[in-house]
Amino acid sequence: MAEARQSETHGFQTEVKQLLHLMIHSLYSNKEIFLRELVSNASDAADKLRFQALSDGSLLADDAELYVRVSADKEAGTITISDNGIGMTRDEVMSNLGTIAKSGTADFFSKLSGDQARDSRLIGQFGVGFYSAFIVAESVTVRTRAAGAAADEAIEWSSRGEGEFDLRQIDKAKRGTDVILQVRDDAEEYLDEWRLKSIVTKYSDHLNIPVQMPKRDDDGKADGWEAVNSGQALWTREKSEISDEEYKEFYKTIAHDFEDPLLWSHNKVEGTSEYTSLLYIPKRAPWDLWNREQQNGIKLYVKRVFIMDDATQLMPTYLRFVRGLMDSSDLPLNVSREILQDNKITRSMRNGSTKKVLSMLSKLAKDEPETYQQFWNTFGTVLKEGPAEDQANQEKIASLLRFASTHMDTSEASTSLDEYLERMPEQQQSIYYIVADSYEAARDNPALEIFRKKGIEVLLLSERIDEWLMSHLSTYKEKAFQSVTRGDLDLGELEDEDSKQQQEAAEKAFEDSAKRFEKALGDKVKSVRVTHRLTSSPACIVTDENDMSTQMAKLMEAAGQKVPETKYIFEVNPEHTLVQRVVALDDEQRFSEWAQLLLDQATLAERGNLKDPAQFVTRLNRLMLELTDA
Ligand SMILES: Nc1ncnc2c1ncn2[C@@H]1O[C@H](COP(=O)(O)OP(=O)(O)OP(=O)(O)O)[C@@H](O)[C@H]1O
Repeated sequence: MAEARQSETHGFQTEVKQLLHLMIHSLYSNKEIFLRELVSNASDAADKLRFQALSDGSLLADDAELYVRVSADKEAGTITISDNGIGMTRDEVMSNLGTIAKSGTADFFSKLSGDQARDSRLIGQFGVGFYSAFIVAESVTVRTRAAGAAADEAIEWSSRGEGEFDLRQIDKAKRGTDVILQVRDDAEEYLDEWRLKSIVTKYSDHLNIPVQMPKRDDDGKADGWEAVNSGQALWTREKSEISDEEYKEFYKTIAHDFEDPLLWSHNKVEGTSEYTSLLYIPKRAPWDLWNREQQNGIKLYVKRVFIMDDATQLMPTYLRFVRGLMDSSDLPLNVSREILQDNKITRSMRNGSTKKVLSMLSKLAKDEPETYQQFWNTFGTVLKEGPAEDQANQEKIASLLRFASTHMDTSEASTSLDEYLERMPEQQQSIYYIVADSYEAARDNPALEIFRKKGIEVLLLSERIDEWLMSHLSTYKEKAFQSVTRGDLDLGELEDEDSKQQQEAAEKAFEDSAKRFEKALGDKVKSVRVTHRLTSSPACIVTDENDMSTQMAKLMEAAGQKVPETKYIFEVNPEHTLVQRVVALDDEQRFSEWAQLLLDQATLAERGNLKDPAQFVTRLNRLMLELTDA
């Protein structure tokens, strides 16, 4: 036994070292959050124990009143945060307090720049948790005994936060965890109990557990413990009795965010299923928003007992930025993830919360368009996953989408579909859009020429997800979506009879030339035809209605999938002088060179790249030489 009690030294995972270093240097102006983080960990530990005790009552043993205790010893220079919650085994200590078990952590650290202001914002998004103890402590000792473990199986972890930690087995009389901070000189103010108390009441008043501090008699002597928070779970109180400040502080505690939320909604739902939800939309994106697997938004409670974090079944993936909790009165306390998966009650909670979030956002868009724009700029790309994932709410989600548009001269996506519909002429049947690699590429695509000439608005899409989005949106308020670079362009009633006849005549007159182009270009194109899209460019390429669009093909290629080569339809503008001169060439060889060049140009404008760019350059040089020679 004596041997086992010797302390062993372990190194922190590299990311922990980086996090510790950064935290101490970036969060010095926000020191007090250490207490919020440690008290919230202690409260989580109590929640976990309560939950496990549902199936094994013996875990609570004779210590069933769960609490968190905070005290300071001025002389020793220490602050202690204790709980009688679930505790940790040796293995749990090793992994919880020695590594960061979040996927994508290394990626996160690669984003840090060394600029303190910026990094501290990022660290805030990352969630500092236990390690925030080192903002105020020069060394930290954790003494912990897991529920169900014997008194001599407890573990002591200690570290100066400099790269390593020590571990040894100890005796601990009671279940739970003590976190003891040896406070740094520049953080002595936190040794003051009043100061600690004010922080506890600020952040932890509404936690579902009493947070106790020493009860002082008139001479200042400690005489037992007294709760310093209300201990009533915030969401169980009446809405009218909760101040905005309380909602905001509660958000910061459960979401580990430094900033206030953008908005929230607190609801008691009664009817087929009975539950309370408290849902928040954050101001900023969390660091791992793009990771679709990473969901830690919604906590599930059953009758005020915490059941689990990231209850993915309660919120669709495209709303994974929502934070908060749902407390069900109907689910059984022994509910498991498997039960949640396919359960009428869960489904109804999920439908209800989805509707709630969407209507919160609609209301924000209507009442405070500027704040909504801020939301859209932060989370819009995630919301764009919605129409594919949630067809039942497609129209509602579509109304929340924002796009760049030819109507505005900016890359900011601020046009809603309703605004588009309001502006469009009565005869217009479709909502026109283009998807390209960048805003500029969309804006300058030659296929927009006829739309600009006729003053028809086109939505300009350029995010990676946009092609995926548009492939799932077929109509909005009964108007079909139509890509301006796909299929045969039919402007329907926007075209008058005269110009339709002119087009037919032009097609007829160009028939032979089209065949000549087809012969020259061979299987590089699907077909050649007269364009109705271009006014100032000589040619463009478009995909057939049923073929895969350029952006979709690129998306699939980027995802490593084999994509059949798309053959484009080559559209030529017979009105264009260059085309007229090329058509006038008698020499088939020269005609063919020019035809190739026109096709390559059009391909560049649409795809942004060529299969054989070197050949294009050689050809271009050859033709330029000829021209300068003349
Ligand atoms: N007082 C405690 N009692 C029992 N386990 C604890 C305690 N404090 C921390 N832990 C364990 O250590 C883990 C790591 O804690 P940490 O605060 O770093 O991260 P987290 O709480 O999981 O995440 P975050 O705080 O970023 O949301 C916790 O998930 C928990 O399992």
